Amino acid sequence: MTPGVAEDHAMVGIGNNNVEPLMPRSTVHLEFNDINCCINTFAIHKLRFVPKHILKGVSGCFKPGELTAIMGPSGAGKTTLLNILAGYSTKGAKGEIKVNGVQICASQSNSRGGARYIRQQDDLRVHLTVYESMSLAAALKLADFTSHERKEKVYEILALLGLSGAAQTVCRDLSGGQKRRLAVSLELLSDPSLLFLDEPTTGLDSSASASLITLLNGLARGGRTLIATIHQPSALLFEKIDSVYCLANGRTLYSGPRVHLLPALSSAGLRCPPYHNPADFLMEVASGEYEVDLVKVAKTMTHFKPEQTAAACLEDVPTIHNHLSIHDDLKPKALQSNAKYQRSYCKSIYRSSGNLRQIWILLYRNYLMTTRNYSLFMYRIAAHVVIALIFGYLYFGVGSEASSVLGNYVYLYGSMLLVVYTGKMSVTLSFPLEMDILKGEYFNRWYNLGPYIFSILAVELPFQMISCVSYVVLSYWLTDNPLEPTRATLFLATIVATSLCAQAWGYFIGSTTPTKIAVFIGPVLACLFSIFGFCLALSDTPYPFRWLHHISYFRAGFHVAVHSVYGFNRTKIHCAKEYCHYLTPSKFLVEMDMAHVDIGGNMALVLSTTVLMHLLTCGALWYRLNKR
Ligand SMILES: Nc1ncnc2c1ncn2[C@@H]1O[C@H](COP(=O)(O)OP(=O)(O)OP(=O)(O)O)[C@@H](O)[C@H]1O
Repeated sequence: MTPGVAEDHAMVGIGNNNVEPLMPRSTVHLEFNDINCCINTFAIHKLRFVPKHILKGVSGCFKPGELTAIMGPSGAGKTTLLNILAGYSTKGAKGEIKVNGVQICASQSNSRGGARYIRQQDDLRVHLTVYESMSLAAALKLADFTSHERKEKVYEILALLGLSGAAQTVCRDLSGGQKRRLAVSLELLSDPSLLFLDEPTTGLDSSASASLITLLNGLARGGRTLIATIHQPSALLFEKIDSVYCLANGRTLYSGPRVHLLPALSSAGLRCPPYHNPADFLMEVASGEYEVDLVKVAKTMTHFKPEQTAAACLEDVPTIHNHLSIHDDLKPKALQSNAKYQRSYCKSIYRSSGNLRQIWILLYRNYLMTTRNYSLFMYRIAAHVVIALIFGYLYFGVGSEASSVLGNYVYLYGSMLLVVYTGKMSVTLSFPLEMDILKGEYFNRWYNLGPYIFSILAVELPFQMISCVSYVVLSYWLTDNPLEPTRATLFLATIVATSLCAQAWGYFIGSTTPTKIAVFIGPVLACLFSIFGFCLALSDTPYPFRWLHHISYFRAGFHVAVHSVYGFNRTKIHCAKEYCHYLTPSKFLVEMDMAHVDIGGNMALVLSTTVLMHLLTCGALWYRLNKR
C-alpha cells in the first residue's frame, strides 16, 4: 500500500479508532445557479417539435453534513434536477454548477466531486448474496486495500446499514428496504462525499422509509452531502431531513433548512394548519391547491432567509470543516484560490482496480451468477441436443445417399438456420436487460467498459460453441454425412463460426435498438440474409440486391458448409434407387451455383463480420453509457 493511501485510510477510519468511522475524506459543497432544462418534444397535434421547459432557472446550494430533500409535486422536475446535478443526464441543460467553488457547466457530464448516484430502481445482481455483492464491489473499487481490509470494510458498512444479518441472503430474496440499503452500502464502499438518491423511499412502508431516512441522516452527519428526491414524507420522516429544496412547475419554491420552512411559508401568508404535516402542507402549496401566485410566494420566502442565497453557501465551510475535524490543509481559502487543488480534493482517492484485475473480478462474478442460474444454460444445450435428435431422425442417413441429396441440402440449411437463430436470439436481450444496472455501475465507476464486455463474451462465446458442437456432433453422425476429418472439421468450424457471427449481430442489435424492436429485427435480418445463397443464386438475384449476397455471413457460412460435404472432389455417392440425379456431387454443386466456393474468402467474411459487429457493439455501448 502506498504511503498516501495509508494516510487516507486513517482519515476514513480504517484501523483507526480515533476517527469517526466511514467519514468521507473530503466534503463537497454543491452550488448551482440558473439551471435551465429545455427538451424538444414531438407534439403530435402540431406535427413538429416543441420546446418543453422542465427547469426554469433554479438555483441553490447543498452543504456537507446535511441531508437535503428535493420535494415537489409529480412532474415538477425533481429527477431532472437530480440528474443534472449528478451529471447523470444533462440533455438540454444549461447553467452553472460549482463544486467547492470550482465551476462546471451544467451540460457537462463530468464528475461532480466524485459523486455517486443511487437511482430509483434497485440495480442489484439478484443471483449474488449480499456479502458477495459487497465483496466483489469492494474488490473492484478498493484496489489498494488488502483483502483483510476490504473484508473489514464490507462488514463495517453492512453493520452500519443493518445488513449484517442478511449477509448470506441472495439479493433476489431481500425486502424492498434491504435492497435500498444494499444499494447505498455498495456506493459507500468508496466513501463518496456526495451522494444522490432518486426517491429512495418509494415502494417502502413507513417504518422501512423511516429507518432508511434515519440512516441517510446518520451518513450525512459523517460529513457527506446527501441529496435525495422524496415524494411525500410523513411528519416523522420529515423531522429527519435537514434541508428542503422544493420545486413547483420547474421553479424553486423553497430552499433552506427544514426548521425554517413553516416560518418562511407564514411570511408569505401561508399558515400550516395545526396538526398538519408540514411536508403535506408544502406539497399542497406547491401543487397550487391554495391558489396563490407561487412565483411571489417563492420570492417572499427567499427574502425570509437571506443567508440561503448561493453567495452564503461557501461561507459556511469553516464551520462545517471544524465540526467534522477535517484536515487543516483543507481550508476554504485554499479551496477558493487553487482550482486544481480543489478538483483533486473532490475526487475519490480510492483507486479502482486495473483493467486486468477488473476482467478477473467480473469473470468471477459472471461465473457465480451463472452457477446460480445454470438452468438457462442447460436449457440451451438441451435444446440443441433435442433438435439434433429430431433432425437426425427426420433426415436419418441422407448424407450418404445420392437419392437424398436434396434432403441433406435441407438438413444443412436447417442446421445453419438453427445455429444462426440460437446464436443471435440468445444474446439479443443481454444488453437491453443489463442496461439499467450497467449504466448504474458504469456511472458510479465500478469498472471500465472493455473489461465488462470481455467478461460477458468470455462466458457467452464458449457456451455458444459448446451448444453448436453438441448439435453438430449428434446430427452430423445421425444423418451419415462424411466423417473424413477434413470435411467434418471444416463443417463444424463453419457452423460454429457462423453461429458466433450471428451472436455478434445479436449483441449489436441489442445494444442499438429498443428491446421491442430488437426481438423482431434479429429474426427478420437472419431470414433476409438466409435467402441469398440458398433460395436465390447470385445470377438470379436482381442487381440492386446483389450487395446483400456479398455481405451475407449466412450465405458465406452456408456455401462453405455445403462445400465441405459435397466439394473437394468427393467421389460418386451411393445410389439405392434406379436413377439418382445427383450421383456425382460436383453436378449438384454446379446446379446450386456453388461449384466455385472461395473457402478462405467466405470464412474471412464471417470472421471479419464477427469482429466488426463486436467493435460496433462496443462503440454503441460506449456511446449509450457516456451520452448524457
Ligand atoms: N427526456 C424527456 N423528454 C421529454 N420530457 C421529459 C423528459 N424528461 C422529463 N420530462 C418531463 O419533465 C417533467 C419533469 O420530469 P421529472 O421526472 O423530473 O419530474 P419529477 O418531479 O421527478 O416527477 P415524479 O415525482 O413523478 O418522478 C415531466 O413532465 C416529464 O414528462
